[in-house]
Amino acid sequence: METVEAEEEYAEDCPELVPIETNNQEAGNLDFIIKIPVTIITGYLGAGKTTLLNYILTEQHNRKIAVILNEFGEGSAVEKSLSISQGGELYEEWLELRNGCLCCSVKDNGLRAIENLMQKKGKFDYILLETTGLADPGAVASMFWVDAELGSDIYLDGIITVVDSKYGLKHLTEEKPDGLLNEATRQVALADMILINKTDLVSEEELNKLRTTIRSINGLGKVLETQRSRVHLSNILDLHAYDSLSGISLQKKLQHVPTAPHLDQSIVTVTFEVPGSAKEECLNVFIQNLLWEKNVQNKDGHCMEVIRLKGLVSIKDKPQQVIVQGIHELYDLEESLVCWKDDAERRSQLVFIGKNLDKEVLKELFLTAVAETEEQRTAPGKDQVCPSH
Ligand SMILES: Nc1nc2c(ncn2[C@@H]2O[C@H](COP(=O)(O)OP(=O)(O)OP(=O)(O)O)[C@@H](O)[C@H]2O)c(=O)[nH]1
Ligand SMILES: [Zn+2]
Repeated sequence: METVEAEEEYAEDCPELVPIETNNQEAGNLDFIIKIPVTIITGYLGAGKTTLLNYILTEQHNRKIAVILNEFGEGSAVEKSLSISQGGELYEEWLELRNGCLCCSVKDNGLRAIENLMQKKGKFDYILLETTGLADPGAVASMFWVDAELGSDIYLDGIITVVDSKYGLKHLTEEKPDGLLNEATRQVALADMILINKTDLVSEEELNKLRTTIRSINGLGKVLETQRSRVHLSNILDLHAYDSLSGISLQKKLQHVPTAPHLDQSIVTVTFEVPGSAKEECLNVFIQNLLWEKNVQNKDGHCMEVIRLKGLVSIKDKPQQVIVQGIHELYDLEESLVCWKDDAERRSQLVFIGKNLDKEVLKELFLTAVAETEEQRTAPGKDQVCPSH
């Protein structure tokens, strides 16, 4: 009952993601956090997802974590819940672990189930969702993201992708018929954190190859190497990969997006930075053409397919830096807490992860269609700093 009332209240007060004015370290201790983070754990079959969950559930973390196994019709529910509960009894709906964690299996609509659960079980502080090895994490992520916009009590914190050192490269380079993206690549492309697991099984040389391939697919996410999925929890929880709290860290991150060597990879990361401000309507059209219309072509005449988009942009007449987030067909422009210091310094940087992407084409399109300088300048030049007016 309490939860229901709270939910209604919040729905009224703050229908959007709530910017939390603190840094990551502090975030866990303060009780003004009204929304519960959801971290999606994905990765190809056998990569080490369940091992990671087991590890998290048995670590001392002083949090009440709910683990949700997103089975979507796979037959291994019992097996999984058993491994999660450390050989405990057969679960009915929920397992409560000794350290206060919860574990359940969601078969149908994950989101409604979680909300029901919160009503029944009261508060917990964190939700981990393991998808099946073949799931498209983008679809799951979109679901949470949309719901957060609608005033839900939960928000998407980030996507963790576990990669098997031994078979990862094989999975990532596997060709699918009809030009479809293979699942393993999609999972890596969408990750905010990539764990290269089972490093004990490969040589340094094999590991290097895998690392390079992963980097060329996703230049934005962090990469860590693990054995038995052991990783400090601060690396995977509270990433705030989808909200405005990530404003400052995003700026740093964007500066370090590597220009990956061009491998013959179906999915790549491209990034560009341009000075000046964007016109908001034009920026919307630019993004919608990419994500919705999918009518932007590369030099070979192939349509670009963006599956993840992130950026820090300057929008005309807005004092704050604006964060652009996109996943599949959803995107969002959100003002960060950071203001532009000086109009002369205004610039926009965008990162795209997807297929058939061409940096030069994207940049050119952005400059001609979105940058505010377009109308006032006769010739586009290097000094495209917009005088504010
Ligand atoms: N050698 C080695 N084995 C590992 C490591 N991490 C996990 N494993 C083993 O790999 C197997 C698969 O691990 P899981 O955690 O079940 O993988 P998963 O991604 O949850 O698998 P599915 O749910 O079937 O997709 C298990 O037998 C683990 O014990 C590691 O770092 N090194
Ligand atoms: Zn598993």
